[in-house]
Amino acid sequence: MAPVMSSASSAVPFLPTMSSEATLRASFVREEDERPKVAHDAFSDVVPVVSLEGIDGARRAEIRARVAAACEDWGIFQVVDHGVDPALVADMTRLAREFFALPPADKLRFDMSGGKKGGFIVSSHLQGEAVQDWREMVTYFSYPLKARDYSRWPDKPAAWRAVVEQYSEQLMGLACRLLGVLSEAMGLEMGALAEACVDMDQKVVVNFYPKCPQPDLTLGLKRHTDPGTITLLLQDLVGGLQATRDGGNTWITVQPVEGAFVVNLGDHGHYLSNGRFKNADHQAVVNSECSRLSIATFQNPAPEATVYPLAVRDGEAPVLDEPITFAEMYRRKMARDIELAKLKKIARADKQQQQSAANKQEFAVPKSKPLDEILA
Ligand SMILES: O=C(O)CCC(=O)C(=O)O
Ligand SMILES: [Fe+2]
Repeated sequence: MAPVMSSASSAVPFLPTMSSEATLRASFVREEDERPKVAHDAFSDVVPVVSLEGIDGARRAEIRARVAAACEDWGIFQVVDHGVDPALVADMTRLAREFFALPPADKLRFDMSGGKKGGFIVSSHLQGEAVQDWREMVTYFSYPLKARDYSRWPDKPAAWRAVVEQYSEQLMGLACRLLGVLSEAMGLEMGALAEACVDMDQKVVVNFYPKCPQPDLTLGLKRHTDPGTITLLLQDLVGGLQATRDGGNTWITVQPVEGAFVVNLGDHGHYLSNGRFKNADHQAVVNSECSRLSIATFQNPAPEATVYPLAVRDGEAPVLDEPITFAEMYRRKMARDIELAKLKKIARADKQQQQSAANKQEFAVPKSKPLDEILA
C-alpha cells in the first residue's frame, strides 16, 4: 500500500505535532529498504542476560566467557546485578520523562542545533540527510570533568542536574568494571582497554520517542553502530531496540529486562579487538500505542587516543592499515555517513521525480483520433 504522507514542510516546527498528527510527515517516511521489518514488541532472547554478581571473585571466568561469546556473536549483551542504585535509575527515568513533557519553549531554551555542545534537539539527523528520525533527545557531556558545561545542562526539572551527576558517576564505575572484563576477554591485561582510552569521555544521551501515527514507515533512530568503546543503554519495558548481524536483512528486537543495562560494543572496541568482537549494528523502532524512553551512556576514548588493534591473534592481519586517533576515526565515519546521506537524498529525489512523471502520464487524456484513422 502506498504510504499516506502529510504534505507539511519539515521546516515548520514539528514538536507539538509529533504525537498529534494522524499521518506521518513526508520528511519522516523512510525508503522501503530502511523501514522496520520486525515489530517493536516481537521480543527475542538471543542477546544474553549476564548477572555481574561475583564479578571480582568466583564468577569472573564465567562472566568473561559469556561476555566474549556475546561480543563475537552480536556485539551486544545485557547486564543485571550491576551495582547501579535502582533508586537512582528510577529517579533518572522519572525526571527524564518530566523533562520531555515540558512545554516546547522550556526545552528549546537548551536547543543544541547549530553545533552547540549539549542540550536538547529534535531528530538530530546528519547534515544533508533526507529523512528525519522520530525522536527528541537531550545530551549531557559528563566526562572528563573539564568537559562539563553546566550552562548546557537543562535546569528543569529542578533535581535533574544532581541526579544526572550521580548517574554519570555510577555508570562510569560500571563501564570501568566492564572494560576490565572485556580486556581480559580479548586476552589482555585487565587495565588495557581503559589505558587505550587515555582520559575516558562520557556522554549521556536521553532519547524520547513519542508515539507515532505510522510506525511502520519510520524509525526512531536509524541503523548505525556507536563510535566509541562501549555504550550502556537503559531502556524501559516498551521495547524498540533492534539489532542485525547480516547487514540489515534480518532483525531482532532486544527483549527489555527490568533494571538491566544493554551493553553495545562500539567501533573503537571492535577495532581494538581486531574485529573479533562485533560493533553492534542497531536501530530503534517506534510504535503507535505509547512513547518510549532510553538512556544511552557512551563511553568513548579521548579524541587523541590511538585507535589500533591491541589483540591481534596468530595468523590474523590487523584490520586497520595504520594507527589513527579517535578524532580521525570519528571524522572518517562522519564523512562516510554524510556521503551516503547525499547519495540517498539524490536517489530519493530521482524516485519522486519519476513517480510524479508516471502519475502525470497515467492521468494524461489520450488525444482522440478520427474514427477513419483508427479503422484504417
Ligand atoms: O533507543 C534505543 O534503543 C537505541 C539508542 C541508541 O542506539 C543510541 O542512542 O545510540
Ligand atoms: Fe546506538
